[in-house]
Amino acid sequence: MDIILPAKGPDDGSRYIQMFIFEVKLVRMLILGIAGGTGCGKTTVVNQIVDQLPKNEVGVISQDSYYKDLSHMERKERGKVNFDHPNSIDFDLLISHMMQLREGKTIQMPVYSFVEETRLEETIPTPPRKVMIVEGILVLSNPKLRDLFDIKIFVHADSDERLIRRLQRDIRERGHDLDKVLTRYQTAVKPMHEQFIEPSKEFADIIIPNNHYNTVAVDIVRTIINNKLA
Ligand SMILES: Nc1ncnc2c1ncn2[C@@H]1O[C@H](COP(=O)(O)OP(=O)(O)O)[C@@H](O)[C@H]1O
Ligand SMILES: O=c1ccn([C@@H]2O[C@H](COP(=O)(O)O)[C@@H](O)[C@H]2O)c(=O)[nH]1
Repeated sequence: MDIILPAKGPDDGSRYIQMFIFEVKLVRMLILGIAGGTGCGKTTVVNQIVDQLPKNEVGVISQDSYYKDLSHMERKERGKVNFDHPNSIDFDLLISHMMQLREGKTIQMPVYSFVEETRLEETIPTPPRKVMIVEGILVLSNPKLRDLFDIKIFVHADSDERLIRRLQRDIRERGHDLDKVLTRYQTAVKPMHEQFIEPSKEFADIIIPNNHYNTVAVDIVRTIINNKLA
């Protein structure tokens, strides 16, 4: 259908703008957003949920994959970036990818290296699934992204517990040393958590306490997903 609207231009009152409205078919999809501070256990919870579900029915998108490409910066400069501020994330790309998945399209998910602290050249072809899980520290803080979620979950663990887990993980898996983790925690992780992540908890439908492994909560979320898949 064409809609013709009269345009109010300074030079020509008789101009017309033509707008074409296309129908976009969305696939039926359940989208879960899972947020929570660093080290609260988001990745672990997602893995536990997905582990016992059919592989080709559930897809996972990590906000970490959408850190902005910093390959134009020197290695030393990249280390100074505040990776806990929303501006460090390419939310436009993440939102556009979620829309494409809802339209039934396969996306090219970026790959981020924590060791190199930048995006890599390769991408991962990621097809739409009946259930898509989007996890990351800031996924409930962005209103446009949040609006795409059918179920919003916040994983909670106390800050001392999260810091201990982060220390162990970053030294073991992300190539950081003790000093780097602690400095970053004080200068960026903690202040950004207080400014952006903790306040996003109010948007959650479900809060999972995760100071200890919470198998009951994981079972509940899996049941919700299984109902959708049935
Ligand atoms: N409930 C828990 N109890 C103890 N350790 C946990 C728990 N959940 C996760 N961990 C560990 O804490 C570290 C961070 O967990 P991870 O799932 O990567 O957190 P996030 O994705 O929220 O940053 C990992 O080494 C993981 O094995
Ligand atoms: O190059 C980077 C990019 C990010 N980080 C830190 O990662 C966490 C978010 O990941 P979680 O898996 O949720 O912990 C964030 O706090 C950043 O500070 C990094 O260390 N290096």
